[in-house]
Amino acid sequence: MDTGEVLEIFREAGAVLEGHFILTSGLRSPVFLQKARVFMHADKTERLCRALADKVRAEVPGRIDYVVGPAIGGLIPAYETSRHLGVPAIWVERENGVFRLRRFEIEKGARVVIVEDIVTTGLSIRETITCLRDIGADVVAAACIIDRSAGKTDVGVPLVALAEYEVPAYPADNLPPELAKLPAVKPGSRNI
Ligand SMILES: O=P(O)(O)OC[C@H]1O[C@H](OP(=O)(O)OP(=O)(O)O)[C@H](O)[C@@H]1O
Ligand SMILES: O=C(O)c1cc(=O)[nH]c(=O)[nH]1
Ligand SMILES: [Mg+2]
Repeated sequence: MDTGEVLEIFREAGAVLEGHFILTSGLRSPVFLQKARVFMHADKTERLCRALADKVRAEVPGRIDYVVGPAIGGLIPAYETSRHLGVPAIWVERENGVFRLRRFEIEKGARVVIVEDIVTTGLSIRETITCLRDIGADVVAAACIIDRSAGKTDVGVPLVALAEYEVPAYPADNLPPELAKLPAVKPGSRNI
């Protein structure tokens, strides 16, 4: 599946939003990929995650013990991708703002692949890696449906992206005038 097909699925689902968005990194963007509008459709989610699992299998050498999804956005794609990889899916969730593996125990040295929905700065993946390494996991790779940095973000482990789609994002104090005049909304769950 190429970037065009992935974006077509997002467009069909009405998931490519335009306006003024506050991203989880604090950056502002005129485009927001509302993945929830894709993940509400099991058939679309299955097509995307089957293709992502194939790419992970092709690019990540060695055994995978767990797929880990960062809540909330990573929950559904991690679960569905794990189904195609034939391994269990677990998740990290925020406790006082910090990702924790609250509901599961994994053995030291477990080989894990993080599966995210969208990557912009890679901050959420880096936070997930910190959490997993603190408990002794071996993070062998990360994967995502869409990489908005188009390959520019370094998360510290190999990143497998089903699609690369570069979208502008700006610091809050350096907005283009057409963005500054729109009211800003923050769709994600960080700090809620
Ligand atoms: O690469 P980054 O700069 O970290 O941006 C991408 C992250 O932003 C979104 O999560 P968000 O924290 O907005 O909440 P959500 O998972 O509930 O959507 C998305 O699910 C990714 O986790
Ligand atoms: O960077 C983000 O927070 C972000 C961007 C995007 O397009 N979609 C999303 O869910 N989060
Ligand atoms: Mg998220």
